[in-house]
Amino acid sequence: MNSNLRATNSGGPDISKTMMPEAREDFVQTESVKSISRRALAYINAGYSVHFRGPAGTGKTTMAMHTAALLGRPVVLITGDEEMITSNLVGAESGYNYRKVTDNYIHTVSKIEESSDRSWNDHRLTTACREGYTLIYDEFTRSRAEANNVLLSVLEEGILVLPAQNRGEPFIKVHPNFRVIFTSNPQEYAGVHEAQDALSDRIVTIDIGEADRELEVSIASSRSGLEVAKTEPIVDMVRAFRDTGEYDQTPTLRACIVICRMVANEKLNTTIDDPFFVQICLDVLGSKSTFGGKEHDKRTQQRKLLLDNLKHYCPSKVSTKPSAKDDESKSTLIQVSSRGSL
Ligand SMILES: Nc1ncnc2c1ncn2[C@@H]1O[C@H](COP(=O)(O)OP(=O)(O)OP(=O)(O)O)[C@@H](O)[C@H]1O
Repeated sequence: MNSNLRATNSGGPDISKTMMPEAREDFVQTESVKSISRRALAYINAGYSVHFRGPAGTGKTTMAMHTAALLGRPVVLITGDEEMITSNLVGAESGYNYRKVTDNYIHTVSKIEESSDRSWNDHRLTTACREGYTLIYDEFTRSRAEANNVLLSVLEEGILVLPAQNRGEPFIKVHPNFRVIFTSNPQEYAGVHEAQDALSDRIVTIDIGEADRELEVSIASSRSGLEVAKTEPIVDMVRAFRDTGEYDQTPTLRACIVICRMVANEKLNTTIDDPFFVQICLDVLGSKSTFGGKEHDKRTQQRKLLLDNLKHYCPSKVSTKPSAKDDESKSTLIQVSSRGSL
């Protein structure tokens, strides 16, 4: 997911962890998007963290980045992962601080003191809590629930408890500007864990459903550079295929963007007359099914379905009925004949 992010040069903590999001020029804002964005900002300004939840490809991460850009504070990005543990979020000891003092005050006596201790390294959650950054925790339910327990006291009591290794600080007070923007796919997705109730109870969840036609056409056109008039039949064709359920993975917004971008780049005609255009639609939409070789009939059925949709939404421009020119030549023919014989 590309977004306008650049490393901050705050000069403070490890700048490789933080980014300053900029509002994207190609971010599409229909009334439905503006409503989500306004509610999210209102919750955040009231002190809550928000959670965008919805199927794949519905714009959750993009909305999270856009909301963070509106907040205008540096962003720390974390992606949920099965292997995530608390220390990945909070920090851990890394390396040694080594100290050696040689004392030759009395020139005949040389006193050497050596000490070393482990140094502590803040990880992204701790950096964001200390500095009041916006933490975007993408696909947070792909982390196991126990890895996210550390967030409970952060969101409720405003305290980040640090592990014992950090002998210097048992905990830190969370900066008042710190907020988390979570995103997640619904539970039925593979590799997604159920968020613990205690965490869900501390955040406000906004469900983001499939984009409506207006939004899907606007996004596909904006992200591909294809004019709306050529984008619409492609989006209609994808939406009709989506409604059939003849696939294993739902063709999302991204499928529309890919087909539209290929049409724009290759200057294709959005008609079933263009075999290259037809093949791109079959590549992008046909790949949403994992019919094995032995399911030849299912694959044939799906291909027929796709071609029917293409015929309907991206019809042939080669007219089969006589064109006006044909009629004119025929009427000329008839005129001649009325004067002469057929
Ligand atoms: N409002 C918008 N304006 C412009 N592009 C958008 C908008 N919303 C979504 N997109 C585009 O649609 C595609 C999918 O969006 P995004 O990656 O945010 O979805 P998602 O719900 O986070 O998907 P996943 O769950 O698979 O991570 C991306 O290419 C993104 O750039």
